[in-house]
Amino acid sequence: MTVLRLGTRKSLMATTQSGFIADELSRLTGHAVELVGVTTEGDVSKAHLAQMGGTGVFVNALRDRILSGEVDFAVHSLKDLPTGPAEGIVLAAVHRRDDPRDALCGPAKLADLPRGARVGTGSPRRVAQLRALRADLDVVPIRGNADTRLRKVTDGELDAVVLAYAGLGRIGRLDAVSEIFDPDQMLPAPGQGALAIECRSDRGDLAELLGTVDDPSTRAAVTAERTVLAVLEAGCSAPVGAFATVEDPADVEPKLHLTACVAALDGARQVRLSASGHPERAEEIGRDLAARLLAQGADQLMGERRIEPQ
Ligand SMILES: NCc1[nH]cc(CCC(=O)O)c1CC(=O)O
Repeated sequence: MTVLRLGTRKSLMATTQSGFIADELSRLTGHAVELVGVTTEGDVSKAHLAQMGGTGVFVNALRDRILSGEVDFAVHSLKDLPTGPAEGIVLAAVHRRDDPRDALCGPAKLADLPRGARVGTGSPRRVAQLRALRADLDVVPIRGNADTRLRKVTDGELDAVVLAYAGLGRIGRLDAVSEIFDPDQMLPAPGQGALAIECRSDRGDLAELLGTVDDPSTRAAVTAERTVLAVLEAGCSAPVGAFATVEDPADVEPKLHLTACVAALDGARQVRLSASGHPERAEEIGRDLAARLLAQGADQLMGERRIEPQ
């Protein structure tokens, strides 16, 4: 039995999600999986990370190790994957999604925070939707991993921060959550809460083996969500939310429901639309919805990208 080498970043969130997929694969295929720690430039230098444009750095470093044959595969937060294809790399599996919602971490629910409360987030999508919920908030741009962000609340620098519920679960910090946002209030980022498993596209045998942890419903849902992002030519730094679910009743045709929004950073204007269809048409559903968003002025709203605390 071959030992599969799983390349992973060394952060707690990365090793937890890699370890989880390693266990799932061992259980289902009988293969041993060895975690191989990879240090990326983004891990070494914060300055470098800002310069090189965020999480793409981590994804690219792991992809390089896959292409060179140093490791066999990698696990990424799907939300951090660029929407375009990567030369020589295949998305071998999309694991069944964890809770996709955003969570408020602080001493109280959003409605109970004081007027003008300081709420930290680095994501324009969260900024726009937070301001739509509470126009009086002082939304503060922040960086760093989830632990660093949570510490800003304990230190009193901020009243609260918004983070992905799934990520908080992976680092064992659900204790910090004061409210989970319903997607009606705050649409998650495309792919949020789902894990992507990538390997070399010329290793069909391996891709097939990794495919044992693929969940077709999650794959269809995130395909629809990410197609919206791709058509809008937006990245993870755009004020775009998208969330799809697949209803798969035994007796009738399965159905994919997709909702997406584009919001101005001041939270005052937002376009939010929904569509449904067969999961096999996920890409088409995403493309059509993006076209409708654009027809309603999405590109103009996305143009206003600067975070200006008010
Ligand atoms: N942008 C970083 C990132 N990438 C994935 C997650 C959380 C886990 C997930 O969505 O799968 C996070 C942290 C966050 O947004 O709070």
